[in-house]
Amino acid sequence: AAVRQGIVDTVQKAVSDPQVKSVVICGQNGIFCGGADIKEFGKDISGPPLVPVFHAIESADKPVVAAIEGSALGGGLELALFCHYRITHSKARLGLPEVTLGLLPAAGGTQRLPRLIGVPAALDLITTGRHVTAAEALKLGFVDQVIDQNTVEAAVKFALSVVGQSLESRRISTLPCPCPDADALFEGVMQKVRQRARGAIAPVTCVQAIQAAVTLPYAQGMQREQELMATLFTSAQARALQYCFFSQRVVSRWSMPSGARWDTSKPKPVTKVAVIGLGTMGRGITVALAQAGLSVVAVETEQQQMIAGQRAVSDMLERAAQRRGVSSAVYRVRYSMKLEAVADVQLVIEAVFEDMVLKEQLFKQLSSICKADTLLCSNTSALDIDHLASQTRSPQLVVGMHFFAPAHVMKLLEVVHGPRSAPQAVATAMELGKRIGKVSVAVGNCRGFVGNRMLMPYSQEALFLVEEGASPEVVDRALEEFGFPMGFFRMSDLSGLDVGWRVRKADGLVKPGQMSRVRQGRRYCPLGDLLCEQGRFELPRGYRARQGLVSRRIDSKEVLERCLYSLINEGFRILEDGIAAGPEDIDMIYVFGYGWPRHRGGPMFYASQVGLDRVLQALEHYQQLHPDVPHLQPSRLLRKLVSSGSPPIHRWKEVIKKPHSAL
Ligand SMILES: CC(C)(COP(=O)(O)OP(=O)(O)OC[C@H]1O[C@@H](n2cnc3c(N)ncnc32)[C@H](O)[C@@H]1OP(=O)(O)O)[C@@H](O)C(=O)NCCC(=O)NCCSC(=O)C[C@@H](O)CCCCCCCCCCCCC(=O)O
Repeated sequence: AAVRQGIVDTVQKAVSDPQVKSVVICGQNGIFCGGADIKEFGKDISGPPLVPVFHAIESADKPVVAAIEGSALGGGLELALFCHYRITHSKARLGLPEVTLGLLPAAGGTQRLPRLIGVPAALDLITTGRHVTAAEALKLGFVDQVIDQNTVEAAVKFALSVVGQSLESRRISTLPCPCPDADALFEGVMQKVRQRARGAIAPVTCVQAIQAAVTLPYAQGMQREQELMATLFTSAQARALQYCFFSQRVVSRWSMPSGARWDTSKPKPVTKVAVIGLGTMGRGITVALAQAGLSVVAVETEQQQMIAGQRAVSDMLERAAQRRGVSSAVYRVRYSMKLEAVADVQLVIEAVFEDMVLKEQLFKQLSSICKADTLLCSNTSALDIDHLASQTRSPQLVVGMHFFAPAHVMKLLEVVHGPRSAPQAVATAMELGKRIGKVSVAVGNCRGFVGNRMLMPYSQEALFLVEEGASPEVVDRALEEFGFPMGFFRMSDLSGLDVGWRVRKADGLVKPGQMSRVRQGRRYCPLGDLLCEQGRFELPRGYRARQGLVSRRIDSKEVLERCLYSLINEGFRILEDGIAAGPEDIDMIYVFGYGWPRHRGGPMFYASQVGLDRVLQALEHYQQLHPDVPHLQPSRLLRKLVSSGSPPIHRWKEVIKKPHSAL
């Protein structure tokens, strides 16, 4: 509000003062403007509206120049689009990211950008919200000059040089918005956007707003933009997406149950990293590290795997370099078939097969080969980090770095600390994650950590639903309509049914050829095992007949409630156990690692929106129907939150208060 008031007052003064011949608008401390303060959006917005004063800028009879350094995003770029000229530093980033916050650019962005750069380019920028470099902005035509020198000085010089020149062609509101074949263009774009949006409403609304720029005169288009913004502004999706924006920043401020924190733990500098194992995960991790400028020693002891791995890594690095127009990072990777090659690195990431005996042995070897202060990290997806640490001479230097496939693409990294992990080890792994572009979340050590632990009840419910009569397609469709890119069964097919099978075997749950539906004292569905044993796909019908199970019709409401609420229930247990520091950590893990639709804010945020009492009631209902399924038993924390009046998510920590941490 204060900034808006400042802009209004200063612009009015500058425009009306006859001594002022031209005007430059700049930001402070090298940053033009990041747009609206979205913290204001949840409250009553005070202060003056901007659009009228923006129009006063455009209609001024003296040149107004935007000097863009750092960022011009959202309302910041919209302000610049009302200026007559835009002078931009080469390092600046520009964009209209409102769509990522569940909104649309409502200070004229949807009406002005298409007039300036054409409808197709504006559709791309506004519906994706992507940031562009100054060079791309120049190419697209929405900045006038890109410079490397002092931007404000250059803008002042320029503003003085154009005093007295006609400004008619510089007023974007007066430009036409031509769009040949508009119907076909918008139909095609709408289809594409709907597909990509997976139920998100903002991208579709952005398209409608841009369509108004083509079909309506400017003033009416601006009116339509406001109306469409009003439909988004208070939507649940906007709240969810803005929660995600802040949560992404909250998780970087990690803490451990011991009290160690991000701001008191200094990471160790890391320049040289070893990756052990060149399977799918090891290859992706190697690529991610090399692309971030680190030297990598990639070790693979099996010759065929080494040849295939080396080729795959080089191909990925070459392709990425071509795509980005930079030189390839292939030279940063050195390959070896000997473990001794890791002797001089500062950090090792083990990415061998998910087998505890193999990993134990490897950690023992690494502990004797590496320098005394080398950090040893395991890319395990579920195994006990503390047990691995106990194989080494410095257990405090062992942490988990759980990557998600494909590791060079997926944004999530779970950094797993055991009870003995040193704060510096966690800080170093978190910092490395940040450096390679990951959203890193620090979590405690337990079976499956946060993400996979919550996935267990979810996947069991999906199978139980098939036992009871749902087809895999019905389950997947409900989950995909909710917004997951893939339902449980499609995801299992893609990641390989044998992955979970191997884990269940190691847990002693698999009994080849046996059909018993109770294992280790609880309900169990052996369908997945049978599929793997027989290599068959049309299994459920025959299986139900043999088990004497009577099919019933299952609707998508039940699919969602059973799969999602059991996953959420496990999330509450994780919070209770102190394995995750807060609901934001769980939510970011699900959004960035498991395809949870961002516009639903993550599972814990979703629970808060559905209503904790409703989630509790549903769990109680299903638990009564399925008393042999322990994960449907509502967690203590969920009950406690409901009996505390279901506080908003940012106040859950007050109810959790003393996490009785297992760590
Ligand atoms: C700006 C960045 C690029 C900076 O990145 P950097 O890495 O340097 O720093 P951080 O990301 O760590 O951020 C530092 C710090 O700042 C906080 N922060 C950043 N951006 C914002 C923001 N926009 N609002 C609030 N706070 C912000 C961040 O959280 C960090 O603090 P923390 O304590 O968490 O560490 C980068 O931050 C970035 O990309 N930011 C987001 C930029 C963005 O998305 N901008 C768009 C904002 S939305 C907008 O601009 C809307 C406009 O179109 C204006 C529309 C006009 C509104 C009119 C309202 C009409 C209402 C009609 C409805 C009527 C309803 C009815 O009828 O009822």
